[in-house]
Amino acid sequence: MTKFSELSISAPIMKALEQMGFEEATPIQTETIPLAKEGYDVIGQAQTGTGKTTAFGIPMIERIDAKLRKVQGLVVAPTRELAIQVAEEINRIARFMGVRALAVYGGQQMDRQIRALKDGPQIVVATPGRLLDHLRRRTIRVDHVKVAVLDEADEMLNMGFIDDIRDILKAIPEERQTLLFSATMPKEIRNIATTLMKEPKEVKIKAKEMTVTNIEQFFIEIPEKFKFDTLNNHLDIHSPDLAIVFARTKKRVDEVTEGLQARGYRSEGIHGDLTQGKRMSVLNKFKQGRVDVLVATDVAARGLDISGVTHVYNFDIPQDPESYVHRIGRTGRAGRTGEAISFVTPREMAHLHLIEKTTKSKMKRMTPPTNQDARRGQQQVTIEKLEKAISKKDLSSYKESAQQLLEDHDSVTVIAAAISLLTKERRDTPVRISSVAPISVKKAMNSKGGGQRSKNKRFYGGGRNNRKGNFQKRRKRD
Ligand SMILES: Nc1ncnc2c1ncn2[C@@H]1O[C@H](COP(=O)(O)OP(=O)(O)OP(=O)(O)O)[C@@H](O)[C@H]1O
Ligand SMILES: [Mg+2]
Repeated sequence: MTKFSELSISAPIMKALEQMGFEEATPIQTETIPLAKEGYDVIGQAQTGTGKTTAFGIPMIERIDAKLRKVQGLVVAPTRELAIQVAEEINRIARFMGVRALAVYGGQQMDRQIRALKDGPQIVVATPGRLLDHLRRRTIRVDHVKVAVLDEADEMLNMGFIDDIRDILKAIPEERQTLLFSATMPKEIRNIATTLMKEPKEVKIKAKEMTVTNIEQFFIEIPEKFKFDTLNNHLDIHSPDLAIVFARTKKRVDEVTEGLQARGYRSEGIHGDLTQGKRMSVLNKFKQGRVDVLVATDVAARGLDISGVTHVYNFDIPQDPESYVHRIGRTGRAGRTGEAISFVTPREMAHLHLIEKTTKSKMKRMTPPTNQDARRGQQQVTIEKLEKAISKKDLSSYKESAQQLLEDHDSVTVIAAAISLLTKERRDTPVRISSVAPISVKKAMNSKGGGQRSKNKRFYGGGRNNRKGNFQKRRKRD
């Protein structure tokens, strides 16, 4: 492990890192910071949750002239929530430098954004569609930009965004430094990337698997119609602190959310059809722990860093292996542990194996928990609560009442009553989730063999399984 102090980072940034509690640099930071500081273009690939934001944030901030109130650093990210998060992280690192980052994204009032831009932030973190709007209106000038970053670079260079990215990069002076980061970088996308860069240095943090080893991966083979009750049972047994459930379509996100609410969970959904205000409030409630189960489309799959997510469920398995890597990477971040559970219909088993092969990781088979397992699991949660109270709490003021109860009833009955009162009541409100066609491996493999265009069609093309439909629409509005 390398200390940040060995990477010749300037004093104000060191002070900020100290305040953030960062002592040692992660491998991607150790390898990319010196290269980027020397001015090289860099393609950085490292697993989810390993600090890529700081890896590009530090060298970018180092190159900014704080006295010049013009945009000198530009980060482009695929979703609004990620743009906000990256701007926040950069602002934390830059707080003693007199350098400010502003997030600019769709769904926010244009005049408010223009006013904020007039304030002279030196770094802009933007979603592509809205950034292009500003470039066309000349409300963002990029002629002083020295460093451009594509976060989630493989996503940004995919068909849904590539034209916008080309237009954005064309507007920036050619002497710029270009930095690309992602946890995944399919070969054909990397080839496109190099055409936009100047002799880039590639840094790939070697790992046997594409996924982080501290995420335990499971799959449950389950017919479509049993998925919801299985999810319900699993949540009851494991009572995750925070869980994210990924579903394939916006409609399914709404249905699963409503179903969970009907069964008594604090659950909310997030997808591209919601207003920006709603998206923000849902995410904030989840971060604050006022919502326990976030149900999402792939809009929440990439980059989001929410501490305390212990479980990721793939209610529907994703179409492409990269998406799997990013989705499960919402847990097990910064060295923490997490669990990922994927629901797979029998006809999708071949697709599951394809994901395993591409990500070089193995998922353990898990038998679907029964209602009885769930009931037992819930009681176990209560027992753990009781045991904690026994060991940690001062119970002396309750003992007299306990004695009295035991004079009238036997101890087992008294404890059973206490457990029943403390255990979350299971509701069996009927829930119906409309079905979707299974993902077929044949379709995925066919398109894989068909070169870039058809591969992109797999990611973005129409059809029932178009998981990126919301991305494309959102891009137009951003
Ligand atoms: N050197 C460090 N020491 C301790 N924590 C760190 C360090 N660098 C980053 N972190 C923290 O680790 C978490 C994950 O970082 P980050 O979001 O940058 O990961 P990432 O590699 O971009 O992941 P993803 O591929 O999902 O986007 C964040 O909470 C961040 O603040
Ligand atoms: Mg990231």
